[in-house]
Amino acid sequence: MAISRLGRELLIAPSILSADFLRLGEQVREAAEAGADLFHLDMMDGHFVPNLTFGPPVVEGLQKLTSLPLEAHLMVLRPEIYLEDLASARMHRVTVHAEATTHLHYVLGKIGSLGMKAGVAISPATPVGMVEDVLDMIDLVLVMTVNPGFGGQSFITHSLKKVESMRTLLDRAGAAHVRLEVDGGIKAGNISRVADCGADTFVMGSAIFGEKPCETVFGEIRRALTSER
Ligand SMILES: O=C(CO)[C@@H](O)[C@H](O)COP(=O)(O)O
Repeated sequence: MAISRLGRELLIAPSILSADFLRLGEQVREAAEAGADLFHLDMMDGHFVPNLTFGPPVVEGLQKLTSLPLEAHLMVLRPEIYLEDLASARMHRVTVHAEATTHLHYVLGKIGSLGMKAGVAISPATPVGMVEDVLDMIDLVLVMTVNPGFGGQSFITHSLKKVESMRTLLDRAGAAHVRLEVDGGIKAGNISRVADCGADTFVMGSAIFGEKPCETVFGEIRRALTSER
């Protein structure tokens, strides 16, 4: 998208969870041409969240469709068991939920040792401080703005305060290398408010792969983020 605001480069990460899987190749190409910066892959195991999606073989297929970076958002218990396969599938970044492992430091170390970037996600009821002691091991924190598990949910309004608190935590820690990503219920109509709270990376599923053509949605996002406030 190449948009910067408040001195931050803003990135849009379409979540393929909301894509039509029968037209996945076409939809990924459309989103890339419209201005996607990376693709967000929601992997769910039916245990950490009550939904099942896909695993590393789908990533291998996606690598043939786009040269944009792919990030995995693991909504799974025991994330460590999938890491070798994700590294073989050339995943750029793997984000694990702080709530899904009892040994976050170990899992992040393993992601790094396999040559991938690491991120930490926190669900709506998890405090921002969960990431404080691992900032030097990660390049992204993901503040969930819905409860994880499904696309198409409504943005939890309290998340605005939480994004602000996470921005404050990152700035105080001098963690300029860590992106602040938000995920869940992000639309052209609220993206500007969330950006003002300090988010710089926006996962969008149903908004991008909904009824409107991708190009139209990206135009709306661009206008929302560049309009005078
Ligand atoms: O991680 C998730 C859901 O658990 C998200 O990535 C959703 O897929 C976002 O979808 P929308 O809320 O944008 O429709």
